[in-house]
Amino acid sequence: MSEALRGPLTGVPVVLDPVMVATSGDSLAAEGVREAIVELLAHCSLVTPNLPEAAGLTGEEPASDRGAMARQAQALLGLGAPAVLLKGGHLGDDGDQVWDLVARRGPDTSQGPRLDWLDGPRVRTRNTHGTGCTLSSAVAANLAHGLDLVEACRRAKEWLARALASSEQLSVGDGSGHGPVNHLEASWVTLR
Ligand SMILES: Nc1ncnc2c1ncn2[C@@H]1O[C@H](COP(=O)(O)OP(=O)(O)O)[C@@H](O)[C@H]1O
Ligand SMILES: Cc1ncc(COP(=O)(O)OP(=O)(O)O)c(N)n1
Repeated sequence: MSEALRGPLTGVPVVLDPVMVATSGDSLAAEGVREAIVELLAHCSLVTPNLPEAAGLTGEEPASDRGAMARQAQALLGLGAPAVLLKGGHLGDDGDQVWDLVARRGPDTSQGPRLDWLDGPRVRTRNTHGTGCTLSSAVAANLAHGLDLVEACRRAKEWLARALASSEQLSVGDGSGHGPVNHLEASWVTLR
C-alpha cells in the first residue's frame, strides 16, 4: 500500500480511516496493524481516527477532553500525518454538542499546527453504526470535488448529522442493536 501511495497514487488525495476500534468499543484490528497504519500516515492526505484509535496510535489513554484531543491530534502530526481529523463522537456522550478537530501542519513550521474545531448538535439516536466510515468517505468525495480540507470535513460532518437524524426512518432488523445511518437521507421517501 505505501508503495502505491508513493508511486501511482502520488498527488491523489488519500483519506486513511484507521479502523481499529468500533463505536461499541470492539477491537477490529489484529496484531501489527498499528505499525502498518503508522507507516502509512506520511503517505496519506488525512487520517481520521476516533478517540480510541488515536489513543492506540499515540500510545496514550483515550482523550477525555478537548485539550487532550488537541494534544493527541498534534502527536499524530508528529508521527508523520500531514493532517488529522480527530473524531470526538466518544467524548462526553451526554453533551449536546459533538466536537471534531482538524489539525494540519502550518506552512511555517515555527508557527505550529493549525487547529480548526468543527462542532455540531449531538443527534439523539442509537443508529450510529457506520458513522466513522460514512464521514471519511464523504470527506474523500468532497476532496475529489476540489474542496479545501477543512470545508470538506465541515460539509461531511453536516451531512452525517442529517444522515444520523434520518436514521430513525430506516427499519433494520428487530431494532434491538445499533442501526445504520441513512445515507439516502436527501432523497428518502417513505412509501406506505
Ligand atoms: N450522536 C451523534 N450526533 C452527531 N454526530 C455524531 C454523533 N455520534 C458521532 N457523531 C459524529 O460522527 C463522526 C464519527 O464519530 P465517532 O463516533 O467519534 O467515530 P467512529 O464512528 O469511527 O467511532 C464524527 O464526525 C462525530 O462527530
Ligand atoms: C466490520 C466492521 N468494519 C468497520 C467498522 C467500523 O465502522 P465505523 O464507521 O468506523 O464505526 P462504527 O460502525 O463502529 O460506528 C465496524 N464497526 N465493523
